[in-house]
Amino acid sequence: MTASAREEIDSAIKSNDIMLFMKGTPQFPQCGFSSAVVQILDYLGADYGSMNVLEDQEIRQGIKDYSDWPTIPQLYVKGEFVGGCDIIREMFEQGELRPFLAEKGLITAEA
Ligand SMILES: N[C@@H](CCC(=O)N[C@@H](CS)C(=O)NCC(=O)O)C(=O)O
Repeated sequence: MTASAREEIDSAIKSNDIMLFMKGTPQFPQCGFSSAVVQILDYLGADYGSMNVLEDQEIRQGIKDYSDWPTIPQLYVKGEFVGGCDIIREMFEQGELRPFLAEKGLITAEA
């Protein structure tokens, strides 16, 4: 990973309590997996930062190296890698995602 990619990723993760590395933007996701995570975060009323990895191949590869995770999307919460689409969807469906984010003061505990 290039030093500039690492710096950009570090900075995005540090400055956003919830940070989503995705394909496309929340308004215009360009992959169904990214879209699914956006829909879940929006449903929960989460405030999150996002980065479109399709705009920068160094970030697209860099985030995989950074997290040691082979795919996009990738969700970070308070500096910790939480997972990709399958993990986020599973946490949501099991009713675990709202309390996970609420305990960190990032969303309300109730809808
Ligand atoms: N099972 C994955 C699905 C995501 C996925 O397979 N992403 C692929 C296709 S969008 C990917 O990022 N491939 C590498 C790449 O496009 O750089 C998850 O839980 O997030």
